[in-house]
Amino acid sequence: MKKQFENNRQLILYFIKGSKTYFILAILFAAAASLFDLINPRIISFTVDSVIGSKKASLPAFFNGFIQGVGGITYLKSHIYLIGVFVVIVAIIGALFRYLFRLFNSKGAEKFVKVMRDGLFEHIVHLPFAWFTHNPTGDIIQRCTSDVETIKRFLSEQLTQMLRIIIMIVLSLYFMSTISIKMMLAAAIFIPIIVTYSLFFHKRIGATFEKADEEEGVLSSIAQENLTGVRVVRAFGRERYERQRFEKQNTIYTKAFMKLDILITWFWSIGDGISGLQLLTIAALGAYFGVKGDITAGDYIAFVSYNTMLVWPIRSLGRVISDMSRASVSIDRIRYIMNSEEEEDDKDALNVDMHGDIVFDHVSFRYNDDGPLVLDDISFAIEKGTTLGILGGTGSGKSTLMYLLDHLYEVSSGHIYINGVDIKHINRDYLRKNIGLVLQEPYLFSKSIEENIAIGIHSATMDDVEEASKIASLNEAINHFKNGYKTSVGERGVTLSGGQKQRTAIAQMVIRKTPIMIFDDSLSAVDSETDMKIRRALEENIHDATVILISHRITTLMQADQIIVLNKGRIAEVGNHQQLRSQKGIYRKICDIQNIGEDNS
Ligand SMILES: Nc1ncnc2c1ncn2[C@@H]1O[C@H](COP(=O)(O)OP(=O)(O)OP(=O)(O)O)[C@@H](O)[C@H]1O
Repeated sequence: MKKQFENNRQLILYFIKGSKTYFILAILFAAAASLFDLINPRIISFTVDSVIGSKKASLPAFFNGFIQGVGGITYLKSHIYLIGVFVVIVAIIGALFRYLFRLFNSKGAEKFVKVMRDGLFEHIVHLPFAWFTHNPTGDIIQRCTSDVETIKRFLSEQLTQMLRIIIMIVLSLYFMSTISIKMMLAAAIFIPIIVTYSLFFHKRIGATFEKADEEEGVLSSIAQENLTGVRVVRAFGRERYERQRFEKQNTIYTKAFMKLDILITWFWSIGDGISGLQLLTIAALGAYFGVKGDITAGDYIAFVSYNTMLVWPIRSLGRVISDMSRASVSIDRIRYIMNSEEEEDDKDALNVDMHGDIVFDHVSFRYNDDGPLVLDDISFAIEKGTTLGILGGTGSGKSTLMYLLDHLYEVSSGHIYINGVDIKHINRDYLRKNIGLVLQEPYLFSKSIEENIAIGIHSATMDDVEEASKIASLNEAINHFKNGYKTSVGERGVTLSGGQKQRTAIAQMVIRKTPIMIFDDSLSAVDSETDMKIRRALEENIHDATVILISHRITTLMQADQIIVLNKGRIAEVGNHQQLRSQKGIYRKICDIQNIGEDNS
């Protein structure tokens, strides 16, 4: 089993591997920038008190050494512009460090989300088929885009900022304490107040954001369904209904975000109030101590500057805490995907010869543990190289049977064997590569017809593509297209007719020459004549493959070596066409409906 992330910290540490150095550099430059930001108020207080005024300077040793180096205070009094130059130099160095901090911070965040996106995609493609039926596509996309973006914003704007803020608070308080301990304590008292009220909002913002994020997922799903199902929407004139559905969800989503905005507005307004109060308290206290003679005018200016500098990090600390709630919700949502278990093969999974008999041995299956039995005690065998036909009403479990053979789901009970080996012990990738499955509604990529037919087979030549499309009776249609095989298939193949799409999918399978071929109602969109032509071409060209034909059309199935009739998940009849035609059962009834008389056989 792959790594499980018990908490958000583990997930962050997992994805931060490639970007750690960037973040460390960002933090170092943030610390350096903060230090340089805090030097200027000290220079100004020194200038006011000791250069313009006559107070004896009490400066740190390196500062004193520097002043002596440029000619001492007396020299500075007559060359006061030097202090201006020094202030500018300090500001430039501070700005340079800030630039480097932002640069490494952004690089780190971009790298982090790239690794996260890659990791997510890699994980998602290995998730079991069943996972996708439980998780709407729109919601998955929203988690991989919007939630990843929230995390990126948090990392690039907040996480390193938080460390910068802490550094700034510690340094500001230290510089303040060198001026007046009492005033420093008065300024510091506001820090726990702001942190406490931020934590108070943290939970509420988190819960509201989670709700808003979920609503966004539902909205994305509706949009995604409508875009991919645009034909159905138009065909059934469902535009109005779908628009209303979208508008309703959009209203819910907007309300959820408005609630969040109101909460954030309250959070900021209260924060602004507390910060204003702090500034006022320090300005008043400073004036009081100044009048009393406890601090000088220079100290007062410096202190007020430090306090202004302190207000920003304290306010940001509040913001980081509130944003942390949003980010942790997003991380949680991504953790859900990363903790979903991938399909995993046995360590000693086999690559058996797939040119062998297929046996279903008392197979039963239900999609959900508490759901109904979709397949009930199915047993049959297909001899290698023969053709099996499957007939059955809608919902009788025909497709499910094939999904089980392709190991897309685990059987609930029983076994499926290929060449004597339970498919549980066959390497999934290998198994699926060797089973060609053409679905009734094939999926084509928005590439050219040629690329779609040869998809995944790098060695395929144009001759191979043409040969496959001939067998699939597709070549004539393609030759009528202006760009031939280079014709681009629109997204999901909407520029092709249903029959052309099905035949493209058949060509896709034929070119692979898989030992097992399944046609799941995949000739339904072609006329009976083309259906026959394709089957004949397949018979002539694919000699040793085991073929499974699922169809509602007796003419498609009647040549099969063996036919099973499925009814409500159970095998109702087995035999060849003649045998089944002569029994008074479902098969015969369908033959009669489709006007298949004895002489057709
Ligand atoms: N992902 C799923 N979750 C739960 N039930 C499902 C799922 N997919 C199919 N079913 C149910 O399983 C039963 C068999 O479905 P299946 O698609 O295998 O039938 P089918 O014989 O291929 O039908 P059709 O001829 O209409 O394609 C149906 O009752 C269907 O509702």
